[in-house]
Amino acid sequence: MSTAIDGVTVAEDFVPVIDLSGTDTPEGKALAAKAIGSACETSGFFTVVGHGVDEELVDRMYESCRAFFALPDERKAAHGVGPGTNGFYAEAGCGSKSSGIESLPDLQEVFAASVRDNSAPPAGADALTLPWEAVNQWPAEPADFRAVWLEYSAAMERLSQDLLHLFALALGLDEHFFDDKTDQASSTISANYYYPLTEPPMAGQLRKGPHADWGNLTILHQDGAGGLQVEQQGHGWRDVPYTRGSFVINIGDMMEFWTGGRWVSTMHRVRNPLPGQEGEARISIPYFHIPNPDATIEPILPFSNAHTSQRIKTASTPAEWFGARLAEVFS
Ligand SMILES: O=C(O)CCC(=O)C(=O)O
Ligand SMILES: [Fe+2]
Repeated sequence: MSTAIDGVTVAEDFVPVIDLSGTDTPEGKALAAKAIGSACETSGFFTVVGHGVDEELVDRMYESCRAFFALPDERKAAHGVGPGTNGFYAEAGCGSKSSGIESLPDLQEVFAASVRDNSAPPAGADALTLPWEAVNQWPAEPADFRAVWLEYSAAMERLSQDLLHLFALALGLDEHFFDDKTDQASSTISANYYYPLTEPPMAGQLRKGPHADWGNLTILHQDGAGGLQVEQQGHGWRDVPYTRGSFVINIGDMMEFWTGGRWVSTMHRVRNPLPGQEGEARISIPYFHIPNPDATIEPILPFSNAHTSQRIKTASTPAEWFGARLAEVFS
């Protein structure tokens, strides 16, 4: 089934809602794993409810992001990304570039941090410094920003482990297959701020250009404004439905490769607001799960021809993988 809103179709059938609340029993786990496996083979996207993440924590995370993005530009820029740092940036366009697509700058601002929260950058840090080795440029205001981000990051680490247990079951592996490959937190969290549009965008310019995520899996919280779209063969771009209190999960390029191409890392983007809604801002908060930097990532399943991706070039470790992607983006 799909519904249309002003020419935009919503992909209810392509992005299923999966309830994790019954996964404390082996039967419940098996059911959820089956649903996850089937979604990952077709769309690479699904929505989870019953995930156990405290809604009040999500609300505080949004409040801290809203307060930061409301600061004057120069105060935000003071926490800008630089050599060896994670922090604020505006109008990146990097997502598309990493997928080999040249595009106009995204209509957004971003604050990104590594869950490792290193106290200093490595010696010789530059633009190619890996995100988990970089130091976070925490803003001084709002005062609880760093504390809330770290609390949220712990909740995402826990949920990612629950999901990886279900992923392993869905792939017919031991439930703990991913544990020793993902026990050194290396993930990143971003807040995407899509500001109100005060003038019409340039032709082809989007809130976020088409791209696939680089890492293992992404756990995204979106607010009710909507606009996240997935590309579905034969259907074009379709809106990911918004379900209150849910997270949208998608597979990144690394997991596509890890599963021998059986699971798909799907192109997605954020469309511009519909007519009459240009004044509405939107915030989304993706957590990009990255395995241990030195974990060997090689296809668990025989490589399937069905989804052989141009984006996936070679087996490697996350450190090599991200190094190569950063080099492409900054070339
Ligand atoms: O804002 C969204 O809904 C999607 C964001 C996204 O795809 C990303 O940050 O990689
Ligand atoms: Fe993305």
